Amino acid sequence: MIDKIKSNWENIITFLRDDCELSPVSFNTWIKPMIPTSIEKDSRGNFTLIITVPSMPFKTYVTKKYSLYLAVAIEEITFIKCNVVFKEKNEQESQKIPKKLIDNKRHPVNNLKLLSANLNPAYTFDTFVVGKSNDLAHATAVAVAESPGSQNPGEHYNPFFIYGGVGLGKTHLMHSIAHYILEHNPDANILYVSSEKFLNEYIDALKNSNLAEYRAKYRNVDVLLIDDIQFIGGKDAIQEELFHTFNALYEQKKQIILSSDKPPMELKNLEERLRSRFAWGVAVEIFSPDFETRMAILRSKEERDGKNIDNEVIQFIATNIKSNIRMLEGALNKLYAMSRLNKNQEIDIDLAKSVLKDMITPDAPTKITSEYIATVVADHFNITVAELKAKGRKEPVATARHITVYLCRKMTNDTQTKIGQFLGDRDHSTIVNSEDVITKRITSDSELNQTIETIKKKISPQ
Ligand SMILES: Nc1ncnc2c1ncn2[C@@H]1O[C@H](COP(=O)(O)OP(=O)(O)OP(=O)(O)O)[C@@H](O)[C@H]1O
Repeated sequence: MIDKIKSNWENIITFLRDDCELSPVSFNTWIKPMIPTSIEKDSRGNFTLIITVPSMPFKTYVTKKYSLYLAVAIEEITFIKCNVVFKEKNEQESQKIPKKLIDNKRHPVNNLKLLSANLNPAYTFDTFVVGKSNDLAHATAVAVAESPGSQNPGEHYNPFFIYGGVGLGKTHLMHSIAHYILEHNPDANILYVSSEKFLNEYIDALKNSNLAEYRAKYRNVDVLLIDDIQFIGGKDAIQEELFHTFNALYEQKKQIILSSDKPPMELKNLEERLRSRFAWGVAVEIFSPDFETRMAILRSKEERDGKNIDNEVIQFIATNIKSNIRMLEGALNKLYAMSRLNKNQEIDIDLAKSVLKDMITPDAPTKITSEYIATVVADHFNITVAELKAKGRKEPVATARHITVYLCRKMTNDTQTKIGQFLGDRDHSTIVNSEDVITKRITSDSELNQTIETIKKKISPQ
């Protein structure tokens, strides 16, 4: 029976992919790594298929998300009716390892090592709060940390690409991976840099004729982490340098971890050969945190800071600061500072309201309007709403305009005439055409599909 499932596995997962309309990224990240392993029969004659997956967080995620669909796909393709249970690879391996050894696997990392790798000691998995907005990114980060550089089928996380808005935890997650690797392999040679530093050191190296030293530094590491990679967009020489650095590391099976505000294929200022390489591994997005995650982050920070803040105050902050975790933390720090200044004044709701009033942004509109959609699309493409409304068909404005029309039609009740008036007095047929262009392309162009999904989530995060 297991042989039948194994021999039909490609067909099963293809069925699942189509049935669940999975994006290539989700398919490669979550489905490809699954290995059908064995089948068990219980006393009532029911069958359970055991599927091996790379890690514990992975198991938690796929159990919730795919076990039922997978059972359906197996029955459709093989006519075998079974439950699906996932087992992490390490669970099986760890059963063979004496407990003492497991406990000893984590080594404290010495501060010099942290300093030379440019790591923030506070940014670890232990301090990273996991919620709906970041569980995928977190689970993948753990999988990368457990098998850095692996290019085995099913564990292909190289490069690992994290993207999302400002202050949502990309840097924290990158550092967490690096900490984890060092804790399990203290000799690993790890280097974290901002893309700005990577660029500035390159310019210095050029000026001082020591490119060889620069290259030796970046090409002889086990793990290279470059933050905010979007900033090298439009800068040709450093892109060329990064291309060769990437190839050198990739060929040696060294792990590359990158972050950016957009997914690889949307980094339009980047050379195509870099963009496509960035998409070779896994790309995951971090979203704005939902209310529960915001509360948990504030509680976790408060605890680490040794404070005990009133629940009403924590709720007030979590309700009013929504889109940026750095700002959430900033709000608490501002309250601490104000309390200290006023002779340790109690932090209550009145103090919170008066101190934080400048940080509180007006709510995103509860009703989604065409104006709001245009603002989000323009922001996503780094253009202005005025450009969307203006004449002219230059890219990326033309695509952004088509997407705006498409989303206005999908997410509001506005008529084509009304959308046309709003978008620079365009006539009805132009708007119909824009909507058609996207409707046709979206089924065959997965990159466009992903862009639209990302923008939709920005418009309506929860
Ligand atoms: N899930 C989380 N749990 C706990 N703290 C978090 C979490 N996400 C972010 N933070 C904290 O929020 C702050 C901002 O996070 P970070 O610098 O990692 O964001 P970023 O996405 O890299 O931002 P930028 O785009 O500006 O580089 C940090 O202090 C980080 O520790």
